Amino acid sequence: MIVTIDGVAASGKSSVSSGVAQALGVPYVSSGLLYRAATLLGLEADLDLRGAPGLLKLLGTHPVRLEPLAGGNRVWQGERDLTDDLHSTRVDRGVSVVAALPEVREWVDAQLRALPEPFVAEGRDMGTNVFPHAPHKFYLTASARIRAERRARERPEDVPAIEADLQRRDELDTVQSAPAPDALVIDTGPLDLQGVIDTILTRLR
Ligand SMILES: Nc1ncnc2c1ncn2[C@@H]1O[C@H](COP(=O)(O)OP(=O)(O)O)[C@@H](O)[C@H]1O
Ligand SMILES: Nc1ccn([C@H]2C[C@H](O)[C@@H](COP(=O)(O)OP(=O)(O)O)O2)c(=O)n1
Repeated sequence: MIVTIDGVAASGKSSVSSGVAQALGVPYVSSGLLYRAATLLGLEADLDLRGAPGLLKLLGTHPVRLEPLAGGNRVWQGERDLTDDLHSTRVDRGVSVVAALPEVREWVDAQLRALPEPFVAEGRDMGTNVFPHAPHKFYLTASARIRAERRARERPEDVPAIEADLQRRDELDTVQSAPAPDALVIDTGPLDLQGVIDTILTRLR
């Protein structure tokens, strides 16, 4: 069984997915981390992030592996744990360009489709493109200001700067971010984290 939780940047996808997955006793899968890993490695190698061939060559010679756990996902490149370097402002700013490359999307999708069920998958296109046959689909939204206020607790920048970056990324990510027609759309603005998790668990039960 696969549950998909998609949504816009900083809408609560990974926190909510982790809570839902723990309640169900299954792992969750954070697809965005693979796009972030491709971006980090491209930046470290000083590659042009718009160039798929260079990035794919790098990912082919230094394979990246997603480790889905209920409490939090980790991303490995060989023995190196990349996870703690994936949420910098530098990666935030580059990742939409990398996620727009069809070749990189294929690289991510192949890894996700190879994972053993059951799991909760979160990202942008889990319910539309990667797992269209999933029986339970959710889509999280909230205003850019609310999302920026939440994220300001985890980033050095102030709320207006984060809000501007989120709006820019919303625009760049629009193509792959449409909700699945059969997804339940949840406005997380008026809800706390547990409220969102409970809404989903109630639907699942
Ligand atoms: N409904 C909510 N109410 C309050 N804070 C939330 C809510 N959902 C998420 N958060 C907080 O917002 C931040 C971004 O959430 P996160 O799960 O990282 O989002 P995403 O995976 O969509 O980027 C985190 O600090 C998280 O704890
Ligand atoms: N399934 C996915 C997941 C993420 N992406 C892209 C879009 C986002 O800008 C980046 C990072 O996504 P991630 O979910 O890790 O982070 P945010 O919630 O957007 O802050 O990757 C995507 O295109 N498709």
